[in-house]
Amino acid sequence: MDFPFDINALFPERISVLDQNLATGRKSSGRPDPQAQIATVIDELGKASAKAQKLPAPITSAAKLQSNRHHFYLLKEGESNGGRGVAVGFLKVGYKKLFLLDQRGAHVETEPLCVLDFYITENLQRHGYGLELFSYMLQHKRVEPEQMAYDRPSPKFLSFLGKHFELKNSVPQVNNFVVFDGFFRNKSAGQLRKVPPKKPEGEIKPYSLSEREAIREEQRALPWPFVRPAAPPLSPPLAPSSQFSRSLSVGSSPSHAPLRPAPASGAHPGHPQNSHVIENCRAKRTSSLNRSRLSFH
Ligand SMILES: CC(=O)SCCNC(=O)CCNC(=O)[C@H](O)C(C)(C)COP(=O)(O)OP(=O)(O)OC[C@H]1O[C@@H](n2cnc3c(N)ncnc32)[C@H](O)[C@@H]1OP(=O)(O)O
Repeated sequence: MDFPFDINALFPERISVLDQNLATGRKSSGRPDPQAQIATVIDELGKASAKAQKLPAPITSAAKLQSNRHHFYLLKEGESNGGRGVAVGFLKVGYKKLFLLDQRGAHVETEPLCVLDFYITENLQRHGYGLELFSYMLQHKRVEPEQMAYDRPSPKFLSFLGKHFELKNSVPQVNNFVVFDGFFRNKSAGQLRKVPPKKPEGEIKPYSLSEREAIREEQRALPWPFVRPAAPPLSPPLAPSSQFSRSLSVGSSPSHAPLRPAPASGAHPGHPQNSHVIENCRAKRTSSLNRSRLSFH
């Protein structure tokens, strides 16, 4: 996706990590980040992601990023677009308090890092960019893929997780989040709190909505005459765990440190441990990057 401004000036690193302040962590030559242009990039990518997933509205925007403690990883290709660079895609993660069912069907309260939104521009999909971005995030957050929860993963994303990380067997849940075998392994009692037995009628409250469900709720809440025609039902992910539409997320945590401290956001942190994975992703790419591009003007 290209823009009528210089992506390389906005995002000096190949992968930038943005937080609530929409800051890339690096200020070029003492200037503040040109926030309006950064916001435009986030908004346009968010819209394209929603469109690709057939969501009724974007779940990622600059405004939403500013009001949540999420991390937004942006991948660019610096040489494209006459040297001004293009935005290739993004990955958004954040901690969520979730009530999940373990393998024995017991409710546990947990607060994992969740993948909330993930998008690579259409013409660049299946070239290894998604893996590059995801691998970077894993190193930045120092987390393994099976320790994470996935907010209503799309069929493409499920295929991605199966192919690259052998995440194939999910543990059935009664909400939109998908977790895989291994999620409940190696977790201390502090990380997984058993929820007391349920009293009759939905007592584990308050539940808030997942990002995706929240969008649907926002749309439903519009007063007449602003109510839009009913959106087509979201297609549930193919995982058996996601056949239920109601999320039991208790919302995004207002403030939460990662399980282990992560390096400062912004720059590519040195040479990552599994940099061979990232190198492989790059090697996989073809010249399609320059052939066709989504353009924002
Ligand atoms: C919680 C959430 O965020 S759910 C939303 C996930 N996002 C989307 O569905 C938006 C549209 N899809 C995309 O943006 C991308 O395809 C992503 C982000 C899922 C993956 O990024 P990519 O750069 O395409 O992935 P990468 O090239 O590293 O890996 C390729 C693998 O991903 C999966 N994949 C990617 N595109 C497709 C596709 N069109 N159909 C099926 N599987 C696909 C496959 O497993 C593929 O391997 P294969 O080509 O051997 O079949």
